[in-house]
Amino acid sequence: MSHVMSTSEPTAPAAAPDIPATDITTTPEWAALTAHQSEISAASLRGLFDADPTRGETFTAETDGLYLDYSKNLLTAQTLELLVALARRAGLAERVEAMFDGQRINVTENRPVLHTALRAPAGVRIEVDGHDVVPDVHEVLDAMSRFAEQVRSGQWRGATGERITTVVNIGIGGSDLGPAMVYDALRDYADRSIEGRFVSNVDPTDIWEATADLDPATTLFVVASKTFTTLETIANARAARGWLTSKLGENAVSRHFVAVSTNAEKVAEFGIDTQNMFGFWDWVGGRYSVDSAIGLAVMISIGPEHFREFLAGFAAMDTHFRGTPFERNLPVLLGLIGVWYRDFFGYDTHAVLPYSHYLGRFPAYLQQLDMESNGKRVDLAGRPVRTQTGPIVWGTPGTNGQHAYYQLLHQGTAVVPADFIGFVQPNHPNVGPADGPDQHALLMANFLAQTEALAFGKTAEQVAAEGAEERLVPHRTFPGDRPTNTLLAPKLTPFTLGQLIALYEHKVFTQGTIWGINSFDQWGVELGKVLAGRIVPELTAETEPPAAAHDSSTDTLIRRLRRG
Ligand SMILES: O=P(O)(O)OC[C@H]1O[C@](O)(CO)[C@@H](O)[C@@H]1O
Repeated sequence: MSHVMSTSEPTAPAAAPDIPATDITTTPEWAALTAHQSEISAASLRGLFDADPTRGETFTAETDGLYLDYSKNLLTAQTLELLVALARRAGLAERVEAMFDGQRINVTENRPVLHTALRAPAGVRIEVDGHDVVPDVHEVLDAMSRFAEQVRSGQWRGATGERITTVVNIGIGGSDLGPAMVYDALRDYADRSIEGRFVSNVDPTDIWEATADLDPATTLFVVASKTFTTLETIANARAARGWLTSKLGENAVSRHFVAVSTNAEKVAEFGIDTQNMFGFWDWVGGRYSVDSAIGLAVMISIGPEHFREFLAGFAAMDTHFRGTPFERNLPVLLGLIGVWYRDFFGYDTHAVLPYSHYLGRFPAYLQQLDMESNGKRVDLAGRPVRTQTGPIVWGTPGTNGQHAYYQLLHQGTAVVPADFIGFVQPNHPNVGPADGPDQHALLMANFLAQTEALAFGKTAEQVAAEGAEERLVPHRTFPGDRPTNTLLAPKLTPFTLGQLIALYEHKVFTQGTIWGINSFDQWGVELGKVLAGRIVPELTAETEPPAAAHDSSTDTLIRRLRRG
C-alpha cells in the first residue's frame, strides 16, 4: 500500500499569469487612499459611531456562521470603496482565479499553489498540467483514514504487540505548527487514550522531554517533512530511531515509524518503508499543509470523520472567498483593512488574540502563515517593493494577555491593530457546582470590554469627573481609536477551525496580491541554513577552524563554544 502520489508527466505547463507591470503606489487608487487617510486620521471612532448609530450592524459580514464585526476600525463606507477599488486595480479577482485554477503563480519556484485542492470535494476537477489532482488527494485521505482507524482501534500494534498510546509528530515549521495547533484546538474531539506530542526544535532537550517518560513499545513516530531534508527534523528523527532501536531493535522501525513527505527517495534513504509513507505534492506550501497528510497526527487524534469536517470548513471558506463580492468577503475585508493600517497608517504589527484556551497556538501558527508568506521586500518581478509588506504578527490567548501586554495596547505609543476571536458557546462549563459566575460569561465579557475600551478609550474629562487626582488624570486617560476586528463563531469545532485557517490563508493571499509579491516562496530562510551547515564542523571538528573563517564576532563566539 504505497500512498505516494505522483502527478502525470507535464503536458502543456500552465503559463504563469502575467506579472503586474504597474507599481501599485503609482496608481490613482493608491493616491486616493493616501488623500483619504488624512481625512480619516482626523476622525475618531467615537465620532464615527455617534454619526451612524447602526455602524455596529452594518460594518459586519458573515459566512456559514462566522461573523466579522469590523466596525471598530478607522474607516468609512468611502474607505471601503477605495480599498475595494485598490483590490480591483491589483487584479485580485483574476489572481484568485489563477490560484484556484492551478496556474503557476509561485513564479520563483515555478509551481502552482493549490492548497485549495486539498479540501476540494470528490468529483471537482482541478488540473495540474492536464492531470486531475483531486482523486490523488482523496486517495491519500482514504489511506490516512485507514491508518488512523487502525491506530485508534488498536489493530495497528507496535513490534511487541502492544497498542499505540502516544503519537509523536516530528517536524518543524509547517510540518509542526499546523498539526500542533490543531491538535490543541480540537482536544474536545480527541480520543484521549492516544496522546499526541510534537517535537520540532533541534535542541536535544525537545526530543528528550518528549520521550523521557515514554515506552517505545507503545510509541508511534510520525516524521513529517515536505522535503525530508530539513536539518532539525532529520536530526530528531535519527535520535528517535536510536532511542527506539536501542530498546526494541532495528526490526521495530517499520511498526513505529511512518513518514509524511513529498520525497519518497529521502524517506527510503532514512530507513522508513515507503509503504508507510503518506504523500503530498510540491504545489502545497509547508505553511499551507495542515489539511494535507501533514495532518496525520491530528487525524489519529480526532478520527477521520472529524478530520473531514475540518476540511469542509476550509472548503466552505474557499467557496466564500472565490464567489463573494469583495465588500462582503471576509478574507478580502480582513486583508484590505490590514493594508489600510500597514501602508497608510504605517502600523508595523498586528495582534491576533483568541479568547479560547484551546487556540493557544493559533497566533504562532499565523506567524508562519503570514510572516513567511508576506515578509518580502521585492515584488514578483524582483523589483524592490515601494509599499510596506507583511506586518509582525503576534499574540496569545485572552485573558492572559490582558495581564501582560495589553497595557501597551491601550496606552503605549505604538498602535497595534488586533483581531479578537471568540466563540458563543464554551468548550466546557464551569468545573464543579455552579456557585460562582459562569466563567464563559466572564471570558466573553472581557472579550467585549477590551475592544470597547480600545476603540473608545476614556477621556481626561471622564477621568476627572470620576474624581481622580489631577496629577493622575493623564495617566488614567485612554486615548481610544485603537482598531480591532471581532470574529465570532458559534463554537470551536473542526468545521469552524477549518474556516478560520482558510480565512487567514486567503487574507494573506489578498494582501500579497495588493503588494504584488510572491506569498508562496521563502528564500529568506536559506542563508541561515547554509551558514549553520558551514559552522557545524567548525564547532565539532578536533582541529580549530582557521582564524578568520567568519567575521571577528562569529569567530570569537565559535572559539568560546569550542572551549566548552
Ligand atoms: O516540511 P519541511 O520540508 O521539513 O520544511 C519545514 C519548514 O521549513 C521551511 O521550509 C522554512 O525553513 C518552511 O517553509 C517549512 O514549513
